[in-house]
Amino acid sequence: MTMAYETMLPQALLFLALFLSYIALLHLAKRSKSKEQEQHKGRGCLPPSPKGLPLIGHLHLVGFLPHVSLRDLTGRYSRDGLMLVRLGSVPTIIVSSRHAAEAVMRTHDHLLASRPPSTIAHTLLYGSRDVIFAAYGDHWRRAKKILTLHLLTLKKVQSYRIVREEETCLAMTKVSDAADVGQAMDMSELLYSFTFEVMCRAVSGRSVKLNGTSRLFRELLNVTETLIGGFNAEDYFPWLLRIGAYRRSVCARAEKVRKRWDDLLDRVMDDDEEKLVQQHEPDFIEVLLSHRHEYGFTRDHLKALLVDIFVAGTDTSYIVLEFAMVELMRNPHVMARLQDEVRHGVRNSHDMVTEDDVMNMAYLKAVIKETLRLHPPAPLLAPHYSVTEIHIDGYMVPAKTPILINAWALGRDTSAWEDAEEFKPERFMDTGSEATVNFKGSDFQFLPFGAGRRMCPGILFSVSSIEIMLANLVHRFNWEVPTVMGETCLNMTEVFRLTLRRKEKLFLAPKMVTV
Ligand code: HEM
Repeated sequence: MTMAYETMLPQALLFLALFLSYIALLHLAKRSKSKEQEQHKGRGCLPPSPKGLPLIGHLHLVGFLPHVSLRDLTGRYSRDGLMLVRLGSVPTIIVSSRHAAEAVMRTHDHLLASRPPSTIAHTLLYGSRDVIFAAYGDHWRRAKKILTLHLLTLKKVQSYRIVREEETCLAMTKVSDAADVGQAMDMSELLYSFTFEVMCRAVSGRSVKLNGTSRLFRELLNVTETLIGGFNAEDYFPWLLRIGAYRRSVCARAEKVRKRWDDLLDRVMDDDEEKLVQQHEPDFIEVLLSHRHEYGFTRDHLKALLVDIFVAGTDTSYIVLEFAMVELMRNPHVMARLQDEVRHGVRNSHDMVTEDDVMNMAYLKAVIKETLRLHPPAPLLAPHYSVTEIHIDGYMVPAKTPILINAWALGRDTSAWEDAEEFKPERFMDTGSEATVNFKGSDFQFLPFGAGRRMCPGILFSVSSIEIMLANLVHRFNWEVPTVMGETCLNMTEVFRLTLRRKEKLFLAPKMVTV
């Protein structure tokens, strides 16, 4: 008995302390809310908001899959898809309806097209001298122009056709080898290597497989994603940066990674500078070097652009390819229809599918669209930021407020899509319910690449790689999910960092078929 009291007493004290803290927090929350309302009196009301806690605001409601929790919260607290949450001490607008997305990315785009400041990105990207994290303004305009006018044009993307076809062919050799020995293969590795190699060859004109930099590039991409996409307390509590020691430690972490990028990109750029005099189709680095003075860019600016291209362009395309294969395995009737289209659409059936063949494959394109609808690699896009106060449907969005557009929620909105949770590529076919809907930024229920000024410039580049690879994967192979203890299982658990991906690697077993 005595023992029981002895162990219960500290617990009771702890409970009392927690209870008292809770009462104090509620009181503080009430005060901070009325203070916020007071500040905005006469300027229109803020969008609706769930009950938050002092200090952390709504952080505790967000969790590890923010696109899911924010969709659910918006459904509960807002009627028009606009909600305000406080992430730590930072008020943030959440957009989850087609109408609100259009207001943000079309009607008020010019005032909401900036990015929230980030100390990590600022240090890592040479003072945010890239495109993705650059504030809306002159530098961003010039940097985006160089990408859209010189690097990612239709002509330039077409010039990399040979790279895509060669890399697809190499990947198919690996698949054939696995089929020959009847082994399941690590599809995540196969698909990541493919998108990464295509990117490396487009950027530097050569494969990095052989010269040993491949591992370093991949490691740096991983470290960069963890650094930018991880939990950085100063993004939610910016006042922490006023503490000198804290600020220094944040900058030191980012500087360490930047120095590693610096060494690597210097080496790659030096090699490329020597090539400038030779006659051949110039790679990204050569194009950037040759236009550098016209755009007023330093060598550091070019390095920031290159980091962007690797970070934005590699993972995203790989994620789409992996989810496309997963959905095809989960929906055998879709796989069968796709295989039928591809196998009948190839001019020389014994060879690889070429980019000419792919052009006429409507169902393949529909499968890719459907994958992007259900699994946008950047479910919250990249955060937008208001440069001035604006009003949407009577709600005020104060100046300097981050805005998250929930593209994942838009793609699954039951008021915009029939059977929203189902994988049905048919919806995008000529006779389908969404035949005219596209991801080019004018259909605000479908925004995997964003819309407006900040829209992704890499659509053509990524889609052409995804199409050729996916078509070849289903052309001469049937696929099976390996069994674990007699059961087939495709784990759909996801992890959110900078992008949203499957937690577990995808293993599939190929079987060669004669077509
Ligand atoms: C399936 C592949 C891809 C997806 C789903 C994707 C998605 C996105 C998204 C959602 C944004 C942010 C849009 C916004 O803020 O509203 C973005 C921005 C960007 N993407 Fe992509 N992307 C892909 C491939 C690529 C590729 C291949 C490249 C380059 C080669 C690229 C370069 C960029 C750049 C530079 C930006 C920043 C644009 C700006 O801030 O103005 N992306 N992308």
